[in-house]
Amino acid sequence: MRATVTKGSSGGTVAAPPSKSFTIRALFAAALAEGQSRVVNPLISGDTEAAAEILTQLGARIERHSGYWQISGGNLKPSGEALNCRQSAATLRFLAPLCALLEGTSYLTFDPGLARRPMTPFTDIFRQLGVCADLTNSYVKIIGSGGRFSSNNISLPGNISSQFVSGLLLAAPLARDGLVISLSTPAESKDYLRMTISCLRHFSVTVETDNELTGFRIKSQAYTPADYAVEGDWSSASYFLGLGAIAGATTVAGLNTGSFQADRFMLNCLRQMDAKVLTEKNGVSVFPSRLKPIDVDLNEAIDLLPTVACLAAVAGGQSNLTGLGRARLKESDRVKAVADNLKIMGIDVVEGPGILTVAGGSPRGTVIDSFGDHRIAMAFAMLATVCGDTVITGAECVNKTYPGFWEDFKLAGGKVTLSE
Ligand SMILES: O=C(O)C1=C[C@@H](OP(=O)(O)O)[C@@H](O)[C@H](O)C1
Ligand SMILES: C=C(OP(=O)(O)O)C(=O)O
Repeated sequence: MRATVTKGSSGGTVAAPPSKSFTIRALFAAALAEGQSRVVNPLISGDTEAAAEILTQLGARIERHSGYWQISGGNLKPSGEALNCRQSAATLRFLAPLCALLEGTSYLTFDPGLARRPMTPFTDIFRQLGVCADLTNSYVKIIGSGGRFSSNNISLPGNISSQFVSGLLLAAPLARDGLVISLSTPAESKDYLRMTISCLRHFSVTVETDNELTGFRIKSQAYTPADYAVEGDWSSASYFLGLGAIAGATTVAGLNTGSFQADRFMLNCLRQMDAKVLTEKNGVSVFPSRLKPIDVDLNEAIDLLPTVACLAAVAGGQSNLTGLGRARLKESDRVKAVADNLKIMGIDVVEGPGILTVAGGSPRGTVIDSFGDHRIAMAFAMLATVCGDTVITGAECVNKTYPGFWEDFKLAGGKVTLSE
């Protein structure tokens, strides 16, 4: 599908979609809690549908009601069917340690795009746990031990993806002797780990750690059923907050400004770029502003790279974005995808292993390759409201986390035509 965006946006109000990351965490926790839980305001997208389908295959019962999903959890068992994670790395990385705990064999499958993303930590994780596993580029076969690990001490790197750590935190309560997790390199994406810990706490699971998240101790314990209300997604909101700064005044409703979500950092970036931002009880409003360039380390809010880089393309000077190493390990190499597309728009960009410098200017409309990455498509749709006449290829990729994006783009005053 192609999205053709023309210049201008009158602005408007959109409701932030529910958080993808919190929805997936809540689904796993509810499925692991024996009894009845509800996930209120769940995100319905490719990633969360993958998680829901897999948890159902493992024995959770998910009844979909208006505004919430009723989940009957507990007593999960391996499924003889392939557990398809589709494109969701969070689902894969949360599921693998869980399957290592179930008694029996599980087959985890995934789309080719996910196969290209880091899998190596699994090999070492399973070796340390004494779990037999077979990793290939099309499936992961895990022979689960029923909660009996040969060791309950495990060490893993914190700088490949926090999702590997989050997956172990979610599974640890089911381990017969719990788990002690240490990190061979410091944790990155700490807010995502805080999201995991806060979700576990909501389901009565206690994680012992320190302020710097240098290590974790989780005793064997039971999840208890709970009702979990999913808050608005700051990553998805970032495109409309940015739209407000460069096109037309835009309000995003349903955001928790005290959220654990890493990408609430978008407020810091907007303020550093001198955007006019108003935070109110019912949402955040951003108004057209003359943006200043930004020097910012995005290591702890890695999904904001496309949004911030596109804003930097229209700022009055050179911006320096650092801490980008893990951005190369997402649905696309986002550093390269952003750099290639901005260059085609006539913006001077220099990319390094973990950095991107962007010389603000007057980007021109062109054909943008989304590289099948939802965040590339959404960020360049935002930018296209300034340069106009821009075609974004593979525009359906937004369905991974934000199926309603193009409708909300119109609600926010954007002008877009979708075509095959
Ligand atoms: O735990 C999660 O839900 C996520 C963690 C992040 O990955 P990193 O571990 O690379 O920060 C982020 O990119 C991803 O969209 C969601
Ligand atoms: C990288 C992302 O998600 P995941 O890692 O769960 O595939 C994302 O949402 O940008």
